[in-house]
Amino acid sequence: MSGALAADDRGGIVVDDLAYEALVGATRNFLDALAVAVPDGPTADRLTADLAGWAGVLGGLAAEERDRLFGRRAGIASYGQAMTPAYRVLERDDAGLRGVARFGRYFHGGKGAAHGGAVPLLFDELFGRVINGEGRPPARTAYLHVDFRAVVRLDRDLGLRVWREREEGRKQYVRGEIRDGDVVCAEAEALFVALRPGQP
Ligand SMILES: CCCCCCCC/C=C\CCCCCCCC(=O)SCCNC(=O)CCNC(=O)[C@H](O)C(C)(C)COP(=O)(O)OP(=O)(O)OC[C@H]1O[C@@H](n2cnc3c(N)ncnc32)[C@H](O)[C@@H]1OP(=O)(O)O
Repeated sequence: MSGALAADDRGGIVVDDLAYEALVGATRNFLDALAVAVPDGPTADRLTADLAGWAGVLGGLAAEERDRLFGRRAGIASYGQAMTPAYRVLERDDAGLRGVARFGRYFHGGKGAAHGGAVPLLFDELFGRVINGEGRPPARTAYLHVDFRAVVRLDRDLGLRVWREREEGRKQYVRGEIRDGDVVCAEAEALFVALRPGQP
């Protein structure tokens, strides 16, 4: 197991990384299924009630931002979040990262291709991971430019590459690309600005 068990403030046991990765994976599978399903009325009612029940359970387990797991587990797929298309970091250092991504059916735009908003979402996530590296002050996206070169197909393993381009004081420029085999599907460039102390 990649994560140590730890007692939380309530005296309970915090879920380990492997179990949390499985939970987020199950959430992604659910969203993919929801996106293509045409439920009948009773099924929709049953699901709505089940989801409301789980929202209540999880609501009772809410934590402060710094203590949350969603998007904060570096060792697991997509840092343990389901908000962006799924990805996995294969190599990472201060200069950038390489990885693989998969756009599930939840991220469908039309005619089998990914939604145009999901592509910048993934870039912003990956850029944020690279820019907000260890020992660096937090930085926010000032602009994000995306060129859509070819449609991003769903349910395929895509190659990811993100790299720091240059730095000018608080300004950090970063670039990235998403490839389907040899085809560049999207290229992006962004400016991140390091926050001053006390800046929200
Ligand atoms: C996320 C931070 C926390 C990290 C926590 C770490 C743990 C988790 C780790 C990893 C998580 C990964 C999750 C993904 C996260 C991805 C990041 C986001 O999506 S952030 C949300 C979207 N972005 C905003 O909401 C920004 C809103 N805008 C602002 O807050 C300000 O405008 C800000 C900070 C960007 C700049 O404002 P100023 O007041 O600090 O600085 P000024 O003086 O305006 O600009 C500084 C320099 O930058 C240039 N600049 C600013 N904006 C520009 C622009 N749009 N285009 C060109 N230049 C720009 C200016 O011209 C200036 O340049 P000259 O120093 O004069 O050379």
